[in-house]
Amino acid sequence: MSSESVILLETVNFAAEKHRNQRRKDAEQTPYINHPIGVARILSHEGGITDIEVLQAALLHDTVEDTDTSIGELQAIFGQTVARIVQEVTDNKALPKQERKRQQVAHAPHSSHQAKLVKLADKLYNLRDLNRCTPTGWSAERVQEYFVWSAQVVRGLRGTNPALERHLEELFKQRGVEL
Ligand SMILES: Nc1nc2c(ncn2[C@@H]2O[C@H](COP(=O)(O)OP(=O)(O)O)[C@@H](OP(=O)(O)OP(=O)(O)O)[C@H]2O)c(=O)[nH]1
Ligand SMILES: [Mn+2]
Repeated sequence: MSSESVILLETVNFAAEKHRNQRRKDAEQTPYINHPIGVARILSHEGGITDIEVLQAALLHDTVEDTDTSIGELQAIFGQTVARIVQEVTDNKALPKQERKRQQVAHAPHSSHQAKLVKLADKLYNLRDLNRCTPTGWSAERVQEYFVWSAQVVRGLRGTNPALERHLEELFKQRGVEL
């Protein structure tokens, strides 16, 4: 087996252990790990991305935000580049939600190419997931607001990956949201 396959298995196993007790917000309570795996898979399968550090960062992208994982832990195990990409896509949970959302829009254009790729795939996965089913307790208005806000973030990520941006543009168009 190639060394890159070994590295990816180590990474997905780490993410699975960290997200072990978490579920998505859908009625079926899908295991949370389906999301990071799906984000990495979008990058590889649809985005044509072969940069292993980007694929690792995709697998790990919600570990610091949503589990007890620290950036230092990621750096020690997976190296500086992977840790830096995850850091770039991690919201500051100490801030109120509205401010976090505002900062994602503001920071998107200034992030690295690698972080922009992960953010594009994260948004693409989540918007597809919203089309698949509505999270428990979400109104139609809240779903639409997520599309509108995501478009503001994606605007700052353009010029990064044509395939992913085409898919996102189509989803926004279906909702009548201007990109
Ligand atoms: N569409 C969808 N999203 C779900 C589901 N379960 C969990 N999520 C997560 O919820 C987040 C979006 O919900 P919000 O209410 O906007 O954010 P919050 O989790 O911070 O409260 C996303 O976090 P994120 O990946 O960190 O992205 P971001 O939106 O914070 O950038 C997404 O991954 C689900 O069943 N469907
Ligand atoms: Mn995510």
